Amino acid sequence: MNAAAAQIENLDRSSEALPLLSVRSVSKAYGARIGCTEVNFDIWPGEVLAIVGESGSGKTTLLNCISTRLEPTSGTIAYRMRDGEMRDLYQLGEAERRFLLRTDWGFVHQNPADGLRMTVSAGANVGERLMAVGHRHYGELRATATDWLGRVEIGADRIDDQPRAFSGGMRQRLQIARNLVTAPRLVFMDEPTGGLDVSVQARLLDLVRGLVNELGLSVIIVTHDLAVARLLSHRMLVMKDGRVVEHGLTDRLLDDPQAPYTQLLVSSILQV
Ligand SMILES: Nc1ncnc2c1ncn2[C@@H]1O[C@H](COP(=O)(O)OP(=O)(O)OP(=O)(O)O)[C@@H](O)[C@H]1O
Repeated sequence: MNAAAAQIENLDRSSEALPLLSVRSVSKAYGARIGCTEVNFDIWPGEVLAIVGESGSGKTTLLNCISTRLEPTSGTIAYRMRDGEMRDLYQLGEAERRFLLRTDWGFVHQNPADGLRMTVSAGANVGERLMAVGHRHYGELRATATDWLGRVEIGADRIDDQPRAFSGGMRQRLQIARNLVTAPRLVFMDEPTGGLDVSVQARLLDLVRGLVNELGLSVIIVTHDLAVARLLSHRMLVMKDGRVVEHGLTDRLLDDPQAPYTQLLVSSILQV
């Protein structure tokens, strides 16, 4: 092998040449019903992927399979661990999986109550995640929590309030702070602006976009809202009846949809 070929081979084997997550032929059946079928995609560091489709198209099923909440019926999902090794997520031991959930991943739920502890203070909701990754110093925990509350536009005077005293938009911003404070490498978001007023949604989307860019996060976001996908994502997967009907760069896909179903989706929002 000549030097150039050796160099290319080394490059290919380096962790930079590997995706962060690799999904191959993933299917999930609920008895005779299809949840999702034969899904394939990779996600790269710093990339935002939107999974879009109408209700019942399989978005949540796919997100749950990828985030190890729901074991697929078939297929593999490999994740690049911090040491660079690609590992099959469903072959990890329970301790390794919990470590990922605690340190490497974030999960922003549609309903903030599912991702927050509603009866402890806002500061503790953020500080708790830091403690889970080994931070112990009270003053530092409080300072970092205050800083993060500020980043999601929650005043320092609300640090000791419980999230149940917050509005829906504030709760969602707190959930985002709780998830991002540990600098995860991959964040899953399930309809993060669903259930919020349109004006609150717009502000939240702006905030999420800013943080995602600043932190260089990889994000997989499920949404039925093409406007959310357009604003946040680099690439889109369009699902229908459990299948991916189109997959491509967001701008290209929205400007020039190829699949009849995507054309229908795009034309329906343009008419609004
Ligand atoms: N626990 C379950 N048992 C049986 N069928 C299920 C279950 N969860 C989902 N399904 C079915 O799998 C298919 C995909 O559902 P899924 O919830 O993944 O869709 P979705 O695109 O996330 O919908 P929505 O936007 O309404 O949340 C649907 O036909 C649904 O009825």
